[in-house]
Amino acid sequence: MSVFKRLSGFFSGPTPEELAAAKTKVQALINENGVVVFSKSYCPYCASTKRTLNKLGAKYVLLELNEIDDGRALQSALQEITYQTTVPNIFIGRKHIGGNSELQDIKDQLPELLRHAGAH
Ligand SMILES: N[C@@H](CCC(=O)N[C@@H](CS)C(=O)NCC(=O)O)C(=O)O
Repeated sequence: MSVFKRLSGFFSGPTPEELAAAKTKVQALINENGVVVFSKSYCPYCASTKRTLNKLGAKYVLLELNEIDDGRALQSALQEITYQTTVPNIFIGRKHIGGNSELQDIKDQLPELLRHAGAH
C-alpha cells in the first residue's frame, strides 16, 4: 500500500469495503462468543473491565484494537452498531452492555449473566 493511501486512510477512516468487512467480523464475534471485549491495551477502563472479568473466572474473547491491523475499522463498525465511541465495548450473551462504567454498575448480576452466556 502506498504511503499516501496509508496516510489518507489514517485521516479519513476505513473505506466502505473495510467498514462492511469490520461490521461482519464484529457481528460474527458477538454471535459466536459468550463474552466479547473490544479493548485497547493501554486503556485503564479496559484494564478495570479485564480485572473484573478475570476475578469472576469469565471466559471471554479479547480484541486489543490498538494492536491489530483492522482495529480502527472495527472501532468504526462498533460505533455504527452500538453508537458507542469508546473502549472497552462489552458484549455478554450477544447483548451490548456498554463500557466499563456500565459493567461495574451490573457487577452483582455478572455471575448470573456469565453463566447464562456460557462464559463461566
Ligand atoms: N465511561 C467509559 C470511559 C472509556 C474511555 O474513556 N475510554 C477511552 C480510552 S481509555 C477511549 O475509548 N477513548 C477514545 C478512543 O480510544 O478512541 C467507560 O467506563 O468505559
